[in-house]
Amino acid sequence: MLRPIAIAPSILAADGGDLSAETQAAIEAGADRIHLDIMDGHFVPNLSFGPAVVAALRPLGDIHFDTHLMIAPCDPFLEAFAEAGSDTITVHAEAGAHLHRSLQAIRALGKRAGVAINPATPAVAVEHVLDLADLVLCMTVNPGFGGQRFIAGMTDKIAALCAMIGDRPIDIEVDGGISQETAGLAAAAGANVFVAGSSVFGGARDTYAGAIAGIRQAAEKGRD
Ligand SMILES: O=C(CO)[C@@H](O)[C@H](O)COP(=O)(O)O
Ligand SMILES: [Fe+2]
Repeated sequence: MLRPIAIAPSILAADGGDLSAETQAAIEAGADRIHLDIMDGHFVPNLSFGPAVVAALRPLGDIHFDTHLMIAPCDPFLEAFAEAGSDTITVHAEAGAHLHRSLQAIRALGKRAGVAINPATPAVAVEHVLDLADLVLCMTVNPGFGGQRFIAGMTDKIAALCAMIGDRPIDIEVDGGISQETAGLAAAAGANVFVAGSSVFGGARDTYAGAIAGIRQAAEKGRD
């Protein structure tokens, strides 16, 4: 099954003092989705921002907001991120004992439900929740920080997820160290949504369009 390619710049790597302009610039540069990394200093050893920031960015356009929750517990905050304007809400399989219930809750809020797995978590961890998932996120770095190196061994897991998901209409997203150099490897293994933080926002604003186009091109080429 050939899923549509989407590039999702992560604003974690953007200028935090100017997030509206940065998000606007990414939209104008051809982003398909905006990736919003939510960190709690507990599930991951870093802090980022909360639903108020997501809500503040929402009026910028109707672009898909892809919210990646790196928080535990996650259930008490699902409604706030839904109300803030997330389109997809992704929770980690490792973040709590009741992943099935969390995905049900996201769907009940009328949002697309995503499930993420850390590098050490096997693909089989999501097997019994696929009927409740619209997106599976395979972390290609350990979550918590931008600017890390893509873990090459994750391509086997992406391929395993792809085989497990089969023809279901579920996005296969990769997140961490995605660039023009690595997007092709992930695409060849079956990924179709590419989160990119530092490889988009690491340069000046007038380079964002070229960076997004380059990642898209690398992903398309990786599928050949
Ligand atoms: O979820 C995370 C990190 O935990 C990511 O979304 C990063 O923000 C991606 O940044 P780069 O690796 O692309 O710089
Ligand atoms: Fe992320």
